[in-house]
Amino acid sequence: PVPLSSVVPIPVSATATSGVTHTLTAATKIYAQSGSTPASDIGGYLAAILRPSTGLPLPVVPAPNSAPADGIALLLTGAPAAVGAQGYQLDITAANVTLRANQPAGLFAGVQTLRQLLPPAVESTTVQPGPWEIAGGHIVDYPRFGYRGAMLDVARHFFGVAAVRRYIDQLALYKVNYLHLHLADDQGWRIAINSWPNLAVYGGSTAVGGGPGGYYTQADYSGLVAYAASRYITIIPEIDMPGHTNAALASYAQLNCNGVAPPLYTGTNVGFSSLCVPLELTYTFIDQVIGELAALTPGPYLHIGGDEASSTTPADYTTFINRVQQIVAAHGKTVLGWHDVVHATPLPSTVAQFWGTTTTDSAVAAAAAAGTKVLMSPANRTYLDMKYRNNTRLGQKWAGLIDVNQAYGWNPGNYLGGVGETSVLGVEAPLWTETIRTTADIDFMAFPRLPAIAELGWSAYATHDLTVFKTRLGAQGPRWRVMGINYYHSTQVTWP
Ligand SMILES: CC1=[NH+][C@H]2[C@@H](O1)O[C@H](CO)[C@@H](O)[C@@H]2O
Repeated sequence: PVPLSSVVPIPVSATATSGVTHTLTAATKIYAQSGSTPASDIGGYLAAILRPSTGLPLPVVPAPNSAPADGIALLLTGAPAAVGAQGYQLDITAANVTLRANQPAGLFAGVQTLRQLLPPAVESTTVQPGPWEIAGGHIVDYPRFGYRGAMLDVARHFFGVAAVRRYIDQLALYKVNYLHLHLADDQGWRIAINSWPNLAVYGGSTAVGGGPGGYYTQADYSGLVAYAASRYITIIPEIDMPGHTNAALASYAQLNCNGVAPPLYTGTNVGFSSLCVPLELTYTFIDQVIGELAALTPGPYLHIGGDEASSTTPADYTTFINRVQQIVAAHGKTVLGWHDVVHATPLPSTVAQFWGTTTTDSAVAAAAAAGTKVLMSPANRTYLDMKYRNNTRLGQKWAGLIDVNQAYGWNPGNYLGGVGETSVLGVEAPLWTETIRTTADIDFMAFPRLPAIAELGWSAYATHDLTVFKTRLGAQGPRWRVMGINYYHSTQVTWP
């Protein structure tokens, strides 16, 4: 069986019981906390993974009041308070597998660990020979940071619902719990807004390189929100502004200070566009866009971008960001922005997403000292669009080359001067898509680096060990092959 120590992210504590193995059989039942629809749904999710590969019936049934003596139990009772809302306790004996959590999200996280303790063949969609053995042991696990995210830029190149669902399923395996969708930029507007229909229809009609573009209907977007939620992932929509707005400005001439709509843009330059700050219509536009988006987004965050506003004067930038934060708050959402927003006046609840390549930033440090939370996305550590090596076909290298050592070899809790553990909300790995066009491209750039960022977000820093991590990461390779994930065989990792 797969050793307890192989899991990514590595659990806070895992003690193997030598000589003990639990084997799934035709008699195995999945017991879900009685009376809990989420627990039952998670049981169904687990069964949907295990049934095709094991060929076992694995019925999902309500758990009896006392812990079941056999099978796999998913319980919302008896978990230690220390595991919090996202953690779990997993006990594996010869007789049964008992997963306990305080909240359904914890059960879902524990199911990912359980999944990884089964042979990689368990990920197959066709029946594989067993035996289906799980190493005996005791795991108590919970995340270091509450926010462990990934960002997908669907503006430079558009990715349809199927591609995003696929990425969501991959993120779930590594306990990522936020997916930030970069929905609008110079090259494309990707979400239908009923009060401004041209944004998607015209502003979403192309992409980098002049391709056909595309956009999500509001039903598509709501479907993604629901699918992500079923994997305990919260969607965060981003409308980047005031810069990165050519698609919107091209869609409505009246949004432009000069009343003239620029042409659609299919290149990859940045910093040339700006919403018209002095124009009152701009804020009507933003209020209506944010209003529709907020109504479709159950999650707490709405990302307003704020990066690279080179065509907006500093004074206008401050005026704009300060006003837009109020609009977002009026719609009941908490503002997330690229860390440039600290040059305006961040609301106390506004989160600054650090994307710099330095380990010092005095403005961000000052904001943190004043209480601003920071989401760590240093571009030279977490940007999945960076090339692995100079000869990597895909990606860019403005922030430097990032292979596994670089992606894993840092501590989010003390990376940025003046931004200590209590100021760090968590980590996020952005994948910008100027050069990324297919799911195979997403796979190649996200794997194996995304699991490194996911581990930095979940695991205690006391467990941080590059050599041990790379052994565990390598052991994920056979699983990715079974899952059809087109991963980069980093030369820094030994791949079994
Ligand atoms: C926050 C941020 N703004 C820029 C920067 O990151 O680099 C990305 C490419 O790596 C680019 O796509 C993006 O528009």
